[in-house]
Amino acid sequence: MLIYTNENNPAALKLLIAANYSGTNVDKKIINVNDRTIQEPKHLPYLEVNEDSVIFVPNAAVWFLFPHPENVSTAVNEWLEWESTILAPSLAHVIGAGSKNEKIKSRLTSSFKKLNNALENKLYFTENNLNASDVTIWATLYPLYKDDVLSKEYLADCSNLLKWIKNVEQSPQVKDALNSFAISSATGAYQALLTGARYSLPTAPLPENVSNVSNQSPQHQHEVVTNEELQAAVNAWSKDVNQFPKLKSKPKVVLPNPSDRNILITSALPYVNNVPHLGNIIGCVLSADVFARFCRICNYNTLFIGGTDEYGTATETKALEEGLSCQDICSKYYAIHRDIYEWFNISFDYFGRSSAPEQTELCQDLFLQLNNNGFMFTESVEQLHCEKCNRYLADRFVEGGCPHPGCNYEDARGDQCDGCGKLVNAVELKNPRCKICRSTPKLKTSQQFFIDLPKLEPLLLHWMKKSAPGWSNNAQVIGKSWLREGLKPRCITRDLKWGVPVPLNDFRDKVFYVWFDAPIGYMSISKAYTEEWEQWWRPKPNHEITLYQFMAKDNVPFHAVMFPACLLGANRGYTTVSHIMATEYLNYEDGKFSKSRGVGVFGNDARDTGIPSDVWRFYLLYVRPESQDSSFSWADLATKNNSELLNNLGNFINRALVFAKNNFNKTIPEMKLNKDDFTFLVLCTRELNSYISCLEKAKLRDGIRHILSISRHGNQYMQSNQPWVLLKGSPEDKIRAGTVVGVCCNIACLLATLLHPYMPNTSDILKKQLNVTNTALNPESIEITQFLPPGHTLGEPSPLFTKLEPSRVEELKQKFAGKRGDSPVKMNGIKPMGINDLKVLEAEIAKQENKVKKLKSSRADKKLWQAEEAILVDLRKGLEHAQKSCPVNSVQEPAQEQIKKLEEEVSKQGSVVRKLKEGGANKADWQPEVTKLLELKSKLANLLGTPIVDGQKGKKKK
Ligand SMILES: Nc1ncnc2c1ncn2[C@@H]1O[C@H](COP(=O)(O)OP(=O)(O)OP(=O)(O)O)[C@@H](O)[C@H]1O
Ligand SMILES: N[C@@H](CCS)C(=O)O
Repeated sequence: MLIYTNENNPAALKLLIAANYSGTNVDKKIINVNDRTIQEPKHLPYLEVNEDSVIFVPNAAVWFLFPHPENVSTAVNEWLEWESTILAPSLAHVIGAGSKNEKIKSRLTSSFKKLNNALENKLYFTENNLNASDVTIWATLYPLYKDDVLSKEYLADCSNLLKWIKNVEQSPQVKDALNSFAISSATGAYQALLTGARYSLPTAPLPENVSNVSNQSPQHQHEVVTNEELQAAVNAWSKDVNQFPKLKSKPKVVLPNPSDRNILITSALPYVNNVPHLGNIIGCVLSADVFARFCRICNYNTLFIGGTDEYGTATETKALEEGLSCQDICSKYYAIHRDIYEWFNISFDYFGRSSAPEQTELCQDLFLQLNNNGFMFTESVEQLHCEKCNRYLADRFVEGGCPHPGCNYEDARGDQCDGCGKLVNAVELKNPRCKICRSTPKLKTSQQFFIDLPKLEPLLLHWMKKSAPGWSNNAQVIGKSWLREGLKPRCITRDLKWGVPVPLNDFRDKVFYVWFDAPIGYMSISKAYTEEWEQWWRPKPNHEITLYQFMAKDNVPFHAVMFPACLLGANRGYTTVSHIMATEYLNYEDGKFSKSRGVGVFGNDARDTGIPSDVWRFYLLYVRPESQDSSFSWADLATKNNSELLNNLGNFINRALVFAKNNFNKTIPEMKLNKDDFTFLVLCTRELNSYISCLEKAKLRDGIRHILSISRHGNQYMQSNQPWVLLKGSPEDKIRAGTVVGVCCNIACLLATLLHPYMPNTSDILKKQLNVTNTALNPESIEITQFLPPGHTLGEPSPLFTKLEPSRVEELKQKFAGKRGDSPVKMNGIKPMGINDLKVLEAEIAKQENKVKKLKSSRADKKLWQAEEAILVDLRKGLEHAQKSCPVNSVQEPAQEQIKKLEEEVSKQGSVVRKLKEGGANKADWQPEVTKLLELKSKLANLLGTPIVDGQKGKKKK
């Protein structure tokens, strides 16, 4: 028997496996799908049983080959039919053809669920033995399973299915089939399914003016492009590049324009309670930045606002831990945040602070307006009060047992339990304790303001119906679930000192709750940016503003419900959000990042690795937790850098530019394109189309994959045309070589533009190598023209990326294993300053001094350098303060000696404990020694200002 198939086709794999199970001897013949000399092409694959008999439906061939086909049960037949009519076509269309059809996509997702459920407590689909249904489904899923990215995307929640796939993979019949028939990539495999099915169809005639000469690569032979696509590529290529829109230059102050698409973008304002971690960065600032950069290269009129959230108990807790005033903490961390975002190249138009005077003004104003409109009321509230500290204990100042049934976590915070993840009402904590002095607080009552959300609900409901369709899926789900459950009044004031004061008599000693004031920060930061801020936030009737807000899922309720409710209740025509773009969580290896608990890689760590910020940006966006939580992994970072950036993207660009330099004197040669070249341009145009449609929807993770697909096509195009061989040939061959190189340089130029949102430094470097400056995108007309016409002189090429050596990555992994960042050392809940903190402050001061000096000497606007100078003054005050509170400075002995002595004591005590335990001593004997050891460690950590790791490197403590 003989199997006829095209390469890479998983349907052929199932025939081979089935043949192995039946012990039938089959040969295979690979058909070149471009070969039209075959008289009667049939769908591929098919099974030739003998000269007279051909089975041309693959599942029928499996059925035929499998032992005892006559005994096949109805259940097996049903699976065979379902696989051929639902599963395989969906995979071919979604992954092979890149279909965006939501119906087919959701059919695919539910197919995986169906398969997973069918395998609950079962080894195989229908019987106790592997049979035809297992083989057909397995072969079809195999390419998806083998692709790391797709497998994570589609099969992550299908544990039964994954187990089954691995199990079947082990069978000798399957292994043998895989050895004899290679499946190279998932996309290629599902494209091969499509091409195989279309093989018998007649081909489309060529556009008139295109030569039919073809050198198509095997990969491109699988691609089916239509005549219309080819014609469009021909037309686009011949357009005058000067007709293309140029990038508009940025005005000094960006204000809305009636004739423009006005895009206002905000990134959530991270608290200033630690250095931002990679989760914060991808969750808000980096995502917003990519979108802002994309909007700018499309010439949309874009304003991007960000800043730090400085009020609230997160700041107060940190101030207590570090022995600084809240103001000093804010200045210190504002500068740290700002520097990290600068390093990550976040292109804020303005990066402000929520403790600025504009915040007090706008926050009080909005509150008074809501109060006047009847949406506020007061009520007495029970709160925990610590007599020893003489303060009410808000949220994070109290800890205790989790009140939720079934959760016995003993260190739940006053706002949330990290044991079960549920929200907590501080007064319901079991055995509450003050985080500052550990004493037991008492319940006391005081009057507070509440926002009447039930009264605002109809307004909000009406608004949400219009606005929510533009939100990310998780934002819609969270927003709607809040409304479904019915809104309850929310207390918006607190008995604290650090915050915006309530502007009414009898309440002046209270401040607003941080989540009432935080989103107002977007407006107050805009106000700090320009006095004309209301043009963005209370637009004139002819100015349409579209507001995009970026954040992670935990921030959604406040942006989908609380903030819009306040803006609607104020009834002043404020801009409300049209697009809430919320991510899920990025986890660190296997746990959640946390600033306050210091789990994960932090912005400064990333900088210190020496890996360029663009590579960090690339990787974070590649694993952006768009539809489910995802993980940062060191090994994966290296793999993606080496495979996608270095071997794929960098390789394509560098090959093209070096070739142009060495053989065409850095000049774009004459280009005479044939069908093959236009087919390549069609494939790139498709990716460009998908890139733009992804970025318009802020689907940033998918967007980057389209860039990589372009360079992948580019590598295949280069490889199959082999210009290095052509150069040695006839004069026509040399022209052909020039054409291929010229087309590749043009695609490199397109890539320089598409890379800008994701990797701005790389994009700039590449533009320099291409000797181009002004590149814009035109979403209205998506096509590829000659950006670099013949005669254009290129710059000097050099490699864009370098390899990340596995040994270096392993080093980094070890270094950051179980890193707990600047998490507080818990000494009765308070962390005094250590010398490391002093060093951080000193470094920040030096940087800030430099900044102020530069600003002054550049004759920058007075307002600008004065603001920076104020930060410098705060930082210096903070240092003075800190030096007093640092234990190192309050002891006679020189710090280093004291540290050394303590280290020795820790080591000695460690061996006492070890010996006792190893010697089988009773717990009662070794426990006091362990306590002693912990005390010593805590003293040492205290002195160093670093966290205690409890000797459990690599483990995160929750
Ligand atoms: N792991 C994460 N992945 C993605 N986004 C995150 C992650 N953690 C926080 N964010 C987002 O970063 C922004 C700042 O969050 P925040 O300052 O509360 O950090 P945090 O680590 O959650 O702090 P904490 O642990 O102290 O509560 C918010 O938009 C939040 O939704
Ligand atoms: N400070 C908040 C966001 C306010 S917009 C947070 O970090 O979660």
